[in-house]
Amino acid sequence: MKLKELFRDMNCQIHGDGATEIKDLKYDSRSVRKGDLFFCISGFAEDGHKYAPDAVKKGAAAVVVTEYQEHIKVPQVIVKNDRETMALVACRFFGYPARRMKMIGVTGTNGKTTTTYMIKAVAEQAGRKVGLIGTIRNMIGDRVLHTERTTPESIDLQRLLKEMADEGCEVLVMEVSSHSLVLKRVYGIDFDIGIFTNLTQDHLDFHETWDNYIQAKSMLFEQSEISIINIDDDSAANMMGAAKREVIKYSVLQPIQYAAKDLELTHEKTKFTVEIDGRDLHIEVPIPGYFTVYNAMAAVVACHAAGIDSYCIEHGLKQMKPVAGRFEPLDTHGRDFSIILDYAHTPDSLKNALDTAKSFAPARVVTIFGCGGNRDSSKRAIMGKIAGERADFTVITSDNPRFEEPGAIIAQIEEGMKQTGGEYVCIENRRDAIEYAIRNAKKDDVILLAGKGHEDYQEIKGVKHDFDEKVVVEEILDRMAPAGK
Ligand SMILES: CC(=O)N[C@H]1[C@@H](OP(=O)(O)OP(=O)(O)OC[C@H]2O[C@@H](n3ccc(=O)[nH]c3=O)[C@H](O)[C@@H]2O)O[C@H](CO)[C@@H](O)[C@@H]1O[C@H](C)C(=O)N[C@@H](C)C(=O)N[C@H](CCC(=O)O)C(=O)O
Ligand SMILES: Nc1ncnc2c1ncn2[C@@H]1O[C@H](COP(=O)(O)OP(=O)(O)OP(=O)(O)O)[C@@H](O)[C@H]1O
Ligand SMILES: N[C@H](CCC[C@H](N)C(=O)O)C(=O)O
Ligand SMILES: [Mg+2]
Repeated sequence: MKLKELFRDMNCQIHGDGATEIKDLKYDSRSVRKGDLFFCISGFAEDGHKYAPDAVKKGAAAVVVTEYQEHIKVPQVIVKNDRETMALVACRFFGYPARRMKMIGVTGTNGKTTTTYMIKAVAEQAGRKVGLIGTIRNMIGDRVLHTERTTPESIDLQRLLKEMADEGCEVLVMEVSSHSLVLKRVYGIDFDIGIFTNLTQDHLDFHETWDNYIQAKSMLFEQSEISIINIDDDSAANMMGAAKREVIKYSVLQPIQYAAKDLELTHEKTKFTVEIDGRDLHIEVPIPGYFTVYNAMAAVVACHAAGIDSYCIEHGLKQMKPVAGRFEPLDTHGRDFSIILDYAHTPDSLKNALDTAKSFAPARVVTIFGCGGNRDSSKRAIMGKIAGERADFTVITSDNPRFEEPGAIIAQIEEGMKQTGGEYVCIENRRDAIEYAIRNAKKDDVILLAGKGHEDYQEIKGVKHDFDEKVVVEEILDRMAPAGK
């Protein structure tokens, strides 16, 4: 595509030959190839303009800048908003792939991944081919694609959407993180359906204030035809206020049109009924927890709004597989205690996961958790307090310390724990912490491994070390005497 076609009708100035042919789009100089258009992004850590000469050396055919660059000899496009323009150009370059699919975006602090998997299961039950984009992996039908981000950068996202649409995906369900909304990764996409799960504390390192965080999440509804909102959440009004067009509300607590009733929660599944078009749907999902009612309600209402019939909604949810690392029971090979692998890494999700474990645990609930480094540090003491108040015993350990000292993170968690009188021990090495909990497990204990869920690594000082909690647990159990010995 020619440079001038890519930027047609956009607020920009093209310096140089507008007929320059563009082969591909790039935002990172390290991956530039001959014929690419390189976007210079002013980031938090780096200024992409610094890398323009390098990109040109590698063959960039043109660059996009916010200020004219004196020594650059290829055509330059001067724009006002770098990330917004990059997203719009990416939509155009890849041929607006989102327009070819039913686009469903899910935002909220907790429950995004789980809700997307529920929607995928239902849509597949209805015979639709589904593309899924999110934290654990991206998927085209059953085909798994690796991902590094919950919501990819705009160019990567549009490339992926094109691949999905080309492969025949009819429904696209994706997590839309608050980072992605602020950083315009999904800018230019018209979502058919936007879903709001909930809003509780997280990511204040990035958003700085609670108001900014609310504002970020609400952006999804400015670009959604139908906004599906959990009105039991305190921030629901903000989301509805931003809604572009139709709002559909759901609730578990209030008697509105789409409300869950007759809840039955067991250690294996969640059941409830919800009236759709005058008929009670009997929903059953193989994931435990009160919060699962909310995720399933979001999925039910979204699938109904997407035109999927009640039979497929019921059956799709009933036969879905548990989501990796989301309240996932691990095999203890006949031992008399149980282990649950969970991704709770926020105060609210830890509270929910512990309450759920306690609601069916015949004996103690023992939790093992830490907090990620270079992320919201104000949640650490709160999570310590939550564990101290709810768990019968806690092993405070390390999560992904990234560039922070794990000991310092643990000390911040301990501050909250100390306010409660809860019993705990600190073991920095996560493998040792898990081993400690397992070796000291008593009959009927429920051990909740929180925070890392599906992750198969531990990130320490920029290096991702192999650390798959399922494998770690297997290794520990292997070294122990078998059940009954
Ligand atoms: C806070 C945040 O999201 N930052 C993202 C942002 O980084 P940034 O603006 O600081 O970029 P930068 O490092 O300053 O670089 C500026 C520009 O120079 C370019 N560059 C840099 C170096 C070089 O040699 N050449 C070059 O061209 C970079 O590619 C970039 O375009 O833009 C980068 C390029 O797209 C992202 O990689 C980066 O994600 C970072 C690594 C990250 O960790 N993000 C996390 C927090 C995140 O997005 N998480 C959410 C999940 C949240 C949830 O699930 O709740 C997600 O959606 O994944
Ligand atoms: N609706 C919910 N409300 C509160 N907690 C939840 C909810 N759904 C799931 N959880 C808890 O949060 C954890 C993470 O769930 P999930 O991965 O679905 O959320 P997410 O929003 O995708 O998280 P992330 O922002 O990390 O991608 C689960 O393991 C569970 O402990
Ligand atoms: N999407 C979340 C993942 C956190 C997972 C947890 N294990 C951690 O590293 O803090 C984030 O980027 O904040
Ligand atoms: Mg997620």
